[in-house]
This record gives sequence, structure tokens and C-alpha cells, in this order.
Amino acid sequence: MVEDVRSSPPAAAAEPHFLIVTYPAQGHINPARHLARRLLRATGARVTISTAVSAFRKMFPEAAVAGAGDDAGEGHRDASGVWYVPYSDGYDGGFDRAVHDHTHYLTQVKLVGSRTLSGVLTRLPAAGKPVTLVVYTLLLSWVAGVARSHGVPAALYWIQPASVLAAYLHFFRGTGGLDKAVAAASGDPMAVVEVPGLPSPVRIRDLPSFIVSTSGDDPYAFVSDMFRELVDMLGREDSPSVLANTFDAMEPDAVASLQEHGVDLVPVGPVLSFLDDAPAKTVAGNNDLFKNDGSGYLEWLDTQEPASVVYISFGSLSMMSKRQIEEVAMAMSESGRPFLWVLREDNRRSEGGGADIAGGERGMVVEWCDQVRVLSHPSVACFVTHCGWNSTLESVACGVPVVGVPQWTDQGTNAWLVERLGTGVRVTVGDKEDGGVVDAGELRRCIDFATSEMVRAKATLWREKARAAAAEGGSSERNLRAFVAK
Ligand SMILES: O=c1ccn([C@@H]2O[C@H](COP(=O)(O)OP(=O)(O)O[C@H]3O[C@H](CO)[C@@H](O)[C@H](O)[C@H]3O)[C@@H](O)[C@H]2O)c(=O)[nH]1
Repeated sequence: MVEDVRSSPPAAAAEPHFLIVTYPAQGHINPARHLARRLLRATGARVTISTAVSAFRKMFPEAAVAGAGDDAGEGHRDASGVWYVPYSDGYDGGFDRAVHDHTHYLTQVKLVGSRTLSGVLTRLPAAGKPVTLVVYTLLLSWVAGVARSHGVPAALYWIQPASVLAAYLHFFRGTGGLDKAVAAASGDPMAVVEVPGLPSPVRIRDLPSFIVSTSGDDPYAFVSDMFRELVDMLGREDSPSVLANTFDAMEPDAVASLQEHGVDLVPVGPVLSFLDDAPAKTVAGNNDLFKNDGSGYLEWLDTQEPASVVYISFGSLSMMSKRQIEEVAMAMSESGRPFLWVLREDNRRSEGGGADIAGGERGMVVEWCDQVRVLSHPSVACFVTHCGWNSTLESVACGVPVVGVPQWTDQGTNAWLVERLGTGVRVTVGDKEDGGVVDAGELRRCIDFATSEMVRAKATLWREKARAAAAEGGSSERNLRAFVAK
């Protein structure tokens, strides 16, 4: 065919540019940063993270002072080559849980965030960097609409296990009568329910807390509504692809169940950039929302026997009650094991007694550490954790057995998964009148079990499986490549 030389040449396809939008919490920012680095490494494309102004200022105080996050700027580039352009959520001075109302926050972030993120999506093409794909994390479903209004496709990045998404999906759709079974259990944590596609037994305590709460005045009922909206969206024709921070071998049943029920689930995990880079270059610990305690604890770990230290941390949001702090301290003192304990400053402040906790001869108490470097340290024997999904995946990828002390949201399901893998054990909690405290004896029993040969062998096995999935040619790496090539 003879070409019509008068017609204009086809417009050159825009260079790929991924914009990852995330909620301003550490447990959401970390997986976003890991994904950004994986995408950068896999494609060489430009990758930009957009989180709220308040988080951006904490992460990059000098860049923020220099105006890198302002409307006119192109943003800020971190040491790994990832760009940052913040959006305003209406709380540029920071959101204080003690003062502000959470329900109001999510309404506000949708209202203000839609406008300011739209500004980001206008500014980037104006600077010659048009966005070709928007990826957004939890609680930000409105981002898909903003992307659509700019003609940009969007994908959800599910930063919890596939089993949690499957539980939400089947509960809100009522598949197999899950909604009725949950209601019939009347909050009995040990009641067994059938979750379509998930291996039995699943108990009420293993389901996400937002769907099993029986309290009429649950202050977090609005979060359940958000997950219901998400499930509604997953049923529509324009349903987004869902990149999931999990891998096939870890949750084959949940992945299959979601795919069978029409969710375009793409397992790409564990998305952890330390699997690609040297540990010294990990994301965690640098530019966190919390102030790292220097490196004294790493040097201290160097002085400890191999596989001897108990690492204790409840993530970035959970609070340990004063009673719980005392029980952990007692467990450590009675066990005679060395320990490294993260007790955040906000937790110490709210639970006055905790402020007096010190490590003594055998332990160290810090306010914040580079967790991935700690878990990668040969002297660490086990991890007492609240089972946030990032901590859980990090423990699996580092081969560190877990003692799970789940509190709410996805953590019960994550602990259930850990027990299924055999890489750890979940504690038995005291009754509700007791404030759900785990006593020192139970903690010691679980630490003894988690450090047994049997559990350590399983942890080593799953470390290899996790690394194989993420390595070149592994299931997750292939999935991510195929996804970006689409
Ligand atoms: O001293 C510390 C303590 C934690 N971390 C890091 O902080 C992150 C914490 O994330 P996670 O373990 O998921 O806990 P949360 O911060 O509690 O995360 C929230 O978000 C997660 C993702 O949605 C959920 O799975 C959790 O239940 C929810 O509480 C991890 O990457 C840790 O490596 C550090 O670097 N240093």
C-alpha cells in the first residue's frame, strides 16, 4: 500500500511514566516505595510516588523546605531515582489521631485529594512528563476516577494478602452464605466459617476485623463501607486490574478464588526492594515517617550469638497497652533471651508506664529501626509482631519465624496464613475483660515454639519460595513484566 504522505505521522507513544498514589501511613508508603523501585528496575521508566504533603515533609524535610513539593516544582528525586510529587489531603500540618476525627479524614481526603491530585496529573504533562498509568493503594478508590478524568488508566495495588481480599469479596457478595455465617457466629472468635476458596478451617478471629465487628457503635464502621465500595467496583465492567503484594505459591487458593470470581488479580509479590539491592540500600529506615534510632542497635546485634535475639515490634500504628508492655517486659526478663524492642515514642507517651521500659543487660529498646536490616541480621531468632502485612512478608522473605499478636484489620488473617505456612504461631489472648492482653507465660511458650527446629526449617523453606517468586523468571517477576508490557 502506498502511504499517504500528506497525512500527519502517528503521535509518538508517550514514554511510560508510573504514578503511584498512596495513603500517608508507613504501612502503605513502604509497599509503594518498594513497588516503585521494582518498576524502575524492571522497565527503566520514570516512576513517581504521590503521598500527602504532611508525609512528604517528614520524609524529605530539606527538599520540602526548598519547595520541591510545591505546585510549581517538578518534585523531588530520592537516592534510588524515584520521584515524589505530593498531593494535599487537607491536613498539610499532619493528621493527629488524638485530635482529628478519622471518619472526617477519609471524607476530606477524597474531597481535597481529588482536586489536588488532579492538579498533579495536570502539572506532570505540562512539565513534559505525562503519566501513562496510575497505581493506587488502599482506601483511595476515588483515585481511579481522577485518573479516568485525565484519560489515564488506573490499577489498584492491594497491599494486604489475597486471602483478605477474598474474605471481603465473598462477605460483601454473600458468596456461599459467608455473610450469614458471620452473623450467626455472633462474634465468637473460635466459630468456624466456610470462606469460598480458602482452605479450612477459618475461624471468625481469622477474618478481617472490619467484617466481624459486632459492636453497634464501632468507630471504624466507615472502613467496612469503603471495602464494600471496593468490592462493588471489582464487580463492574470497568473494574481495575489488581496488583497484589503476594505470590502464587503462598496463597494459591485465594488467588484462584478471586480470579474465578472475575477479579483481574496479578500477584507480583513479595514486593521488597531489598531482594534486588544490597541490604545497605534498603528503602526502610531511610526517609521514614519516624525518626530512626541511629545504628547502635545494629552494632549491638553484631555482638549477639547467631539466632538468639527476639525482635519485638508492632508496626507503625498499633499501640501496646501499659499492661501489655509489662507482660512483654516480664516475658523477656523470665526467658533470659536477648531482645530488641521497638516501642514508638507515641506509644510511650500514651501509655506513661511504658516510658520507663529499658533493655537492661540483655536487651535494647528503640523508638524506630530499619526493620529489614534487623530481620536480615543473623543474630535474630524470631519476630514478635502484630502481623501487619509488610512485617509478615518481610519476615517470610528473611526466613525469620514469627510469634503473631494480631490486633485488628487484616492482622488476624495474616496470622492465620503464618500458621498455615508453618512459619510461626499465633498467641492465645486473654479474655475481653482482660483487655485482650497476652500474658508473659503465653509469650514465652510461643517464643519457644517459634524458635524450634521445625518452625525454623519452615521459615527457611518459605524464604526460598518467596525469593524464587520475586527473582528473575519467578512467577511474580513474570507477572509484573507482563502487566507493564500490556
Ligand atoms: O521500627 C520499625 C517498625 C516498622 N518498620 C517498617 O514499617 C512497616 C510497617 O508495616 P506493617 O507491618 O504492615 O504494619 P502497620 O504499619 O501497622 O501497617 C498497616 O498497614 C498494613 C498494610 O495495609 C496492614 O497490613 C496493617 O495491618 C496496618 O496496621 C514495615 O515495612 C516495617 O519494616 C520499620 O522500618 N521500623
